[in-house]
Amino acid sequence: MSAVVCKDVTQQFGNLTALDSVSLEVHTGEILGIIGPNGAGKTTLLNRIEGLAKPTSGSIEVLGLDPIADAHALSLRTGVQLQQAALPPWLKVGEALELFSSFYPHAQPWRPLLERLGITAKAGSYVDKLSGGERQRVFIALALLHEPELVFLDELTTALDPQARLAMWDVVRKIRDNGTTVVLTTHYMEEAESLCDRVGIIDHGRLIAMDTVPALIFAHGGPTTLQLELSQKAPESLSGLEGVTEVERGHSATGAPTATVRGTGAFAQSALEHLSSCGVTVSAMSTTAPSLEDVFLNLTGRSMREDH
Ligand SMILES: Nc1ncnc2c1ncn2[C@@H]1O[C@H](COP(=O)(O)OP(=O)(O)OP(=O)(O)O)[C@@H](O)[C@H]1O
Repeated sequence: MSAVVCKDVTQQFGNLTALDSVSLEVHTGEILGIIGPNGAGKTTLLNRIEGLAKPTSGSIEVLGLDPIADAHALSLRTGVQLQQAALPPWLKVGEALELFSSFYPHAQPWRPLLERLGITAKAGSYVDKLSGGERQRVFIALALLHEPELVFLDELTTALDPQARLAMWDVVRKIRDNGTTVVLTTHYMEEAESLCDRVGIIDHGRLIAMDTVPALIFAHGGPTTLQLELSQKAPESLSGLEGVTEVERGHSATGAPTATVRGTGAFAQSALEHLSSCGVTVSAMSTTAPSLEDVFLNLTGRSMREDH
């Protein structure tokens, strides 16, 4: 059974279509990332799945239940990351966990949970005295207290420095490895690439692609670029090789002949073998593979980063 099924979910805010007929399934046990630029509709979609409000049209099932009609049953089986302002500043971490544990009939002991999240030493600290990364871990601990089957994380790493972000990715992987399905939103492409089992790309409220990162890159990423420094000018025949889409010839700063070869599939190996068979020696080589950023660019004609 899928953890979440959305069918034709549309959300209008007056004239604005924040979600435009979004259909998707979240597989049990995966980390699904919903990515897209600011204002694309990620939070709106997540909030509708969490049952915070009913979409204008379309249907949503979470763990086979209705997010609004079955809100209570789902609150015991799903975890939602709190927003920053949701905890009073006079509460200590341990007190917050104690308080939230009392809301659930079966909460797991919170001390081992803090240990798993690497913040045991912070149990006696006030929440507002924590670093951004520590506070996020507290919010995750609160969302995991009742051992939910499914957890929602909205822009989890936005306020974090790069090191804290990497550490948070490990935390999220561990949540998945413990058997919890994770749905997260992010506008960091590298976060989606390295963390998510599958990624759904939202742009202007529409889900424009959804798959594993390698599959998205294979289908929409465009060519890989191979930069070569050569012992002599690249032969014309290089352009005719299978998979090669473009060859640019030039010179390096030291005057050596160079070739920039673009292509798809196994073109790089064919190109190197061909050069060798022509007696051309490669003295330096680098490749640039397409990324999720290229997928977005190719699908929308815009860079994700332009929207920031
Ligand atoms: N309650 C609301 N009333 C009116 N417009 C809204 C409401 N909530 C969101 N919007 C609008 O809907 C669009 C999608 O917003 P949403 O917050 O879902 O985007 P997002 O992809 O999460 O963006 P970000 O990455 O900036 O958080 C935006 O244009 C936003 O201004």
